[in-house]
Amino acid sequence: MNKNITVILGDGIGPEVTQQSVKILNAVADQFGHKFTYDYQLMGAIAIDKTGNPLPDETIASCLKTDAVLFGAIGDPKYDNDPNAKVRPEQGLLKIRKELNLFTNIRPITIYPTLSHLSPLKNEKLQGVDFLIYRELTGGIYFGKKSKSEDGNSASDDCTYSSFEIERVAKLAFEAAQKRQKHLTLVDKANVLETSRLWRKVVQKMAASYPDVTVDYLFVDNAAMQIIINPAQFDVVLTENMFGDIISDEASVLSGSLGLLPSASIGDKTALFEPIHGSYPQAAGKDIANPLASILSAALLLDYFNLTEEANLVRNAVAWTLEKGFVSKDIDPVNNYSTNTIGDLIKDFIENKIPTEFNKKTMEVGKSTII
Ligand SMILES: NC(=O)C1=CN([C@@H]2O[C@H](COP(=O)(O)OP(=O)(O)OC[C@H]3O[C@@H](n4cnc5c(N)ncnc54)[C@H](O)[C@@H]3O)[C@@H](O)[C@H]2O)C=CC1
Ligand SMILES: CC(C)CC(=O)C(=O)O
Ligand SMILES: [Mg+2]
Repeated sequence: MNKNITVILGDGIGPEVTQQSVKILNAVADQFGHKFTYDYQLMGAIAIDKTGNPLPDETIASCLKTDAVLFGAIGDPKYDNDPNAKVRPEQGLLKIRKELNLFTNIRPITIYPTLSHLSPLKNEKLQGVDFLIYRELTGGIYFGKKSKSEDGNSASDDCTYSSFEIERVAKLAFEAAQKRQKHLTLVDKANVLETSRLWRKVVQKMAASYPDVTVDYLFVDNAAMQIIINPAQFDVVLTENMFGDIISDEASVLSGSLGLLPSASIGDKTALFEPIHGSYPQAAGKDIANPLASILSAALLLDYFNLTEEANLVRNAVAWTLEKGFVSKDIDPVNNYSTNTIGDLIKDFIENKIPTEFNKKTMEVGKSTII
């Protein structure tokens, strides 16, 4: 299979973790006889530094004509700490999501038994935890009109949703639930927010077309607690943009690290694959960041190309590193391996260079989420 992939390394740890994913994609291509061609493009603080624009036109053009986008992360403290900055790295990310109409962000929450000691939950509470967060990605408060008063003493961000925007992401979430445990939980704040009441109305109406799916409704404050005290109750969680952003970082503590969770963003143009974490500037250039969220995002990209065997091999390789203790500092602060070494070990595993008794049981993590 010949495929073009636009690669956006971005800022902070973005380059070092994404380079591991490219290494893995190349190993997969060699093993299975595929050809992946990469087009490297700029976005974020690095793009501002080089061009003055967080999302240059060339990046948009490449993303629109490619087969998939692999993205690292953007963000830099020099902008985070300047409330008056005129231009920000995050504007690039929000804009590419709009340009590609990436209205659905799928975030699989996976538990690795070998990491259960990192979870705040006891083992029995982690049994059966495996859920997907379907986060709406191109609407809501992140895209609303912003304003600041002249004296700088008040500010506002509008939150708007249309039925259409809710329906299209909800449809994908219902379909995912049909393929899984047939349970969908809508997370909202319908006791307070008008937009959330619209989400409930639309989802209640759609539920009639999916009689095999049980639908629950949870207020986001309660959901934030339920994710920690009883996460096994979730199968597919559907929610708006900001709530999904927050509860998915929260859910990562169940897995053991934010550095473990991948995501797929899909719409009606090119799909984009990225870790759920940000640019973790404190670790930039130190070769200590966990590359697994990025590598597992590359596995979702392979799923998207219908390369299921290849994607499962990558997930097996990841599970193998965790089982053998080839882990980064966030997983084991004492005995750990560098970002680059973990990438090399996963590459070796894919290339069958590691003699191992490791049980190559297929892990279908995320498999049915995007195809
Ligand atoms: N998709 C994106 O590009 C995102 C960008 N950001 C940006 O990233 C910058 C930093 O934001 P933060 O709030 O600190 O979030 P962050 O996700 O970059 O890091 C939060 C914490 O999570 C842990 N962590 C994250 N990724 C890790 C990895 N691969 N390996 C090990 N540990 C990891 C670290 O303890 C880190 O301090 C900001 O400029 C923010 O705007 C934040 C979230 C998403
Ligand atoms: C620019 C932010 C919305 C990025 C983020 O936190 C995310 O998408 O998870
Ligand atoms: Mg986030």
